[in-house]
Amino acid sequence: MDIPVIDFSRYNESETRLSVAEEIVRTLETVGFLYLKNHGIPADQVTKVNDAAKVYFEQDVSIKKQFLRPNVQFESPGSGYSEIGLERLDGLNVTEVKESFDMIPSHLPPDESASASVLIPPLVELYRSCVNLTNQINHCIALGLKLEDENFFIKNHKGMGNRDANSSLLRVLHYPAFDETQYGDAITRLGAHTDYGMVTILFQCDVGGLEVETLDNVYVAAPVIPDTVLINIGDLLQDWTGGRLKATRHRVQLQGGVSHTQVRRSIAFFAEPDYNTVVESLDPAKYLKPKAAKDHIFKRYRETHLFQQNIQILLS
Ligand SMILES: O=C(O)CCC(=O)C(=O)O
Ligand SMILES: [Fe+2]
Repeated sequence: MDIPVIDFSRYNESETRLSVAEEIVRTLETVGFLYLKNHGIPADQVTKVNDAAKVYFEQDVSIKKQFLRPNVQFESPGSGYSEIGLERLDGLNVTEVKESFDMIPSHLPPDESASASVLIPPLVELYRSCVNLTNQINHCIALGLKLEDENFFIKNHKGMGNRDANSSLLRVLHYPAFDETQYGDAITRLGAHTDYGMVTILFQCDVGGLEVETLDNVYVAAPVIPDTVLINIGDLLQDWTGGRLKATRHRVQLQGGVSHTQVRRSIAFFAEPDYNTVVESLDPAKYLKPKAAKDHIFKRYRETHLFQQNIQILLS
């Protein structure tokens, strides 16, 4: 199974827009992952985030911890740093050797928290471009699904950028090089998981390693392809389409060609519906219990951060 590369310049022409929308939907029904080329996000915006990330993550952990992401057991997701081992996507016992910085534009660090200042301007700029591309992809998905209202999904994502209304965030992930013995035996880079929400836009910087599960449960590599972005969908869009579109599992392992002596960085934009959205199957033949987008997203965050809860319990 190959992950197709789709030329998104066809979205800009009215004669070819529907055909690219249909191709995207067909791919999301089967593979669930696709590469977009000519996606409209300026390459220098991605380079600037990657360059700033190099500087940011080199800082001492104690400095990075000056602006921590809110504890998702008690608060809504927001901007800030997450240290190694906090997020565990595939069970509590496996340490994922990665750290990250999340950003929602309405929730920025206070001026005195200088540790993240290098990252914020390029992240804010790239966030804006990711919102534009998300709206275009959301348009394509509605067109390709032949929904009565081609703006259906766009209307459910109006709050992107505002933490009070929507949890869509831009995340920089940093997978450090490390000593074999440092974190014990039960380690990986990123545990197998599906994303939580609607659409994910992923930039793999220089070093690959992402693997995507096929319909027959075999993982295939999703290599770095220059000048493309990877698109996949999350649980909520799968539910919204009554299971027609696939929230495909993916992971980054240590073995398989990429060793832990190589630093890896990626940038992910997780587009999620507005908090007041109720997700109900759009397919009358596939009933699913309606769920509030906010409840689902918060539940997934709580489940993948149980380790954080345990730390809290031990400390209290
Ligand atoms: O680092 C990557 O390439 C993938 C990141 C990812 O899938 C996630 O954070 O949900
Ligand atoms: Fe993911």
